[in-house]
Amino acid sequence: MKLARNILLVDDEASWLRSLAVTLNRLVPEAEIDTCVDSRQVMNRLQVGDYALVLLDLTMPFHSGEELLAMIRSDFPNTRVIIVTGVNEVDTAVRCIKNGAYDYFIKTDNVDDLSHTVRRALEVVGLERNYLHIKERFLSRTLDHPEAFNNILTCEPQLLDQFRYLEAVAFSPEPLLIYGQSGTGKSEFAKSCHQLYSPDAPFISLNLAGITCETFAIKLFGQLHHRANGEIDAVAGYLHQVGSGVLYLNEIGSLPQQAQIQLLELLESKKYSPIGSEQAYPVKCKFVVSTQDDLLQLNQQGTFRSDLLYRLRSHKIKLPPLANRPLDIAMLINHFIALAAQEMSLSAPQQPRDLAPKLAGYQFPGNLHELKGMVFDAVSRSDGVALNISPFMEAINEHKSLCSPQQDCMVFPKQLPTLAEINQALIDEAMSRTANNQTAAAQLLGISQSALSRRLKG
Ligand SMILES: Nc1ncnc2c1ncn2[C@@H]1O[C@H](COP(=O)(O)OP(=O)(O)OP(=O)(O)O)[C@@H](O)[C@H]1O
Repeated sequence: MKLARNILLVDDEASWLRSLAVTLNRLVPEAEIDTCVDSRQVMNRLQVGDYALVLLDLTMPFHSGEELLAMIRSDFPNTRVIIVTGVNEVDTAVRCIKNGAYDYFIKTDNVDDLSHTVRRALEVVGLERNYLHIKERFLSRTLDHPEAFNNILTCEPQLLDQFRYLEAVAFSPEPLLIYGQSGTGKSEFAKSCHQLYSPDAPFISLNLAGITCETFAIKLFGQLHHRANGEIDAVAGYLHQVGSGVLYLNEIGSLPQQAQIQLLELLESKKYSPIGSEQAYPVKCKFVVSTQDDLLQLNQQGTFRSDLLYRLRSHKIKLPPLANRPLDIAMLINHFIALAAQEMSLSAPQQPRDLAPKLAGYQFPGNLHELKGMVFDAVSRSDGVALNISPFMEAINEHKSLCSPQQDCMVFPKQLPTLAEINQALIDEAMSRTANNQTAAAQLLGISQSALSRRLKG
């Protein structure tokens, strides 16, 4: 179930039907419009096509509009009906609304008003359908499409919950917002959303870090160049290329303010025009956006618009840092070993049993990017039997050595000192910190003053 956009126009006057279809195609380009001149066929058509909305005439041979309204409301409660008729009678209008019509229009009414109502009704049906779908999916403990998550290895319950959530909201026409530090798997989740939403349509990704407003507009909308000889060069934008697929906008927090307005307008109107053109095209894709930043904080600092923030965060997923996924480390190391061995055409070395526990306290500031890099390095240095763990230890020590002294981390040089050397270094440090006061230095070292004195003499 995706964006609700299918409309059935019902009227026994074929010429009116044609002109209404043309008008609505122009004013509500995102809608997909079918027509039906025979009132006897309406219920069959609804049975086979998933219509969000029916625009219904009242006076027709065989079944009147009022009869059909009652049947549609009873058999297809998720389909809305708008009456569009020549009958200008208040009583009839009131009766139709009471019997469940979404709205009532006279054929001579302004078509702009009708098109606004049609768009609003489509939104209402879309929201209702989404809500039902999300509720159903989220209450289920199993996944309908586990294959969509094949590239995301995890046994962490918090991430498995996110799978179920993504499956529930992937079909919603609202955007999906993914929060997470760099390397926590945001783009993998965006690809899973694509697998669920429209695996046969394109997946296009755009990184917004450092993008200008002009580049954003050209990339998304495309551009028409009018040449001096009158010819036109058209450059298709991502919205055209992606069609009904998924457009993944990474680093949304970096989007310049003016471009934020353009994106908001796009999400609201679901229409766009290429630069240099007046022609409006419907937006059919699903937007997935991601960020490492706290958008609420950016909003409080005045760099991210509230209206866009609220529009973007109707469905959101927060991915935990790798350091908070201890159950996954060993499995991910094995996965990356296999990948690295395949890429380098080497035989896959064995992961030492004590490697994952050794990494347990490590913070992985680069998350999976970092773990993957370490494993690739380790595989390239291995003999094909046991994994060489020195890249892990080096990375851990390197990171520790970057810690500032006030973070109180103990840093060992690459070549470990002997115990005697460490003893001497500790005594020297304690004496220096206490200005050679042996009693205070002994206290720092946790030994008696006489013991310290003996060591100093020895
Ligand atoms: N659960 C996972 N299982 C296996 N591989 C994963 C998993 N999560 C991420 N990866 C891999 O780790 C790397 C980093 O993941 P990804 O690019 O999705 O992170 P990201 O959060 O989008 O990063 P960035 O913010 O830098 O764009 C990729 O090579 C990805 O394929």
